[in-house]
Amino acid sequence: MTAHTSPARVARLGQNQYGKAEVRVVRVVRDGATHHLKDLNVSVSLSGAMDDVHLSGSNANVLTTDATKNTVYAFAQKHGVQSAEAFAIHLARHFVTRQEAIHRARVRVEEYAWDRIGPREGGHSFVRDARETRTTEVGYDGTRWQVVSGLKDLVVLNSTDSEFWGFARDEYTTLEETRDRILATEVAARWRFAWNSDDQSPPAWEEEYARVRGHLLDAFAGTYSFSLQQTLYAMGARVIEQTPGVDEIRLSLPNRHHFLVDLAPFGLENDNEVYYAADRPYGLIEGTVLREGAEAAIPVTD
Ligand SMILES: O=c1[nH]c(=O)c2[nH]c(=O)[nH]c2[nH]1
Repeated sequence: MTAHTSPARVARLGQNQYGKAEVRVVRVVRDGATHHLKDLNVSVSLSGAMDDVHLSGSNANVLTTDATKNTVYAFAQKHGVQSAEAFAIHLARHFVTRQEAIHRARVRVEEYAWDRIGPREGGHSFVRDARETRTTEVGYDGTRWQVVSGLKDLVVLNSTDSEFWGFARDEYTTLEETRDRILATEVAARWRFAWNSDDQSPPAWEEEYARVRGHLLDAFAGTYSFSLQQTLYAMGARVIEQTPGVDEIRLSLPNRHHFLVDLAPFGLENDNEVYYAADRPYGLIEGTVLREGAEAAIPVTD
């Protein structure tokens, strides 16, 4: 190399995205004396013609993350929050169609549920329902939509109808076989809708959520289990079979082990009655169930 030759470039900009994370927005609908509440945590990621901001210092293509946050609040007022999915779709469409430099938007929403205190109708008092967190992730590139909705922290337990035996053994295997154990897990599930274009009418997001959640719980409760893997497949297959608008579901099921406590030192029997609920380590059982003919598109890791 001569002194005048510029050195070979060794670095190159790869995938990049930017936006505002965790915009907490609470929307109240005042229907006379009856108030309704939506409580969301919204994260927006934008990508597109963003080489300059990384390479040259020009911010000309940068819609500020501050404006992104403001848009979330303004849209909550202007459009309301019919569902987490509908709200995310509104936002993604806005960013991609209004800013030439933005070619793709990903909007993630977590939704926290509140129950009414007092009569089912009426009132303005709520108690946070700690059951589970609802999630959605909407992707839009100006043409195609991808909506992956889900839930996390849904804790479930079967106190019987679970066995685990006949497993492979090596020199480190000490686990005893069991014909009756507690099966407990904290369900994290993400399901991808077939809907992907404005040419089709979108699913009824709220109803679909309730339906999928119901199928997950029914399949967990109704499956006589020989492993958490088998239960996982049963839960996913139930959703795919019963929800025509869903093409793919991915489940992550930590095995919340419940170990029988040895009470023999105290002269007591323990006939599957007293358990130690361990919090770690835990088995982690994960898998995807697809509609026949559908391609996998939910990322394996998040
Ligand atoms: O349902 C289970 N699946 C496993 O793969 C496993 N491994 C283990 O130790 N316990 C269990 N339980």
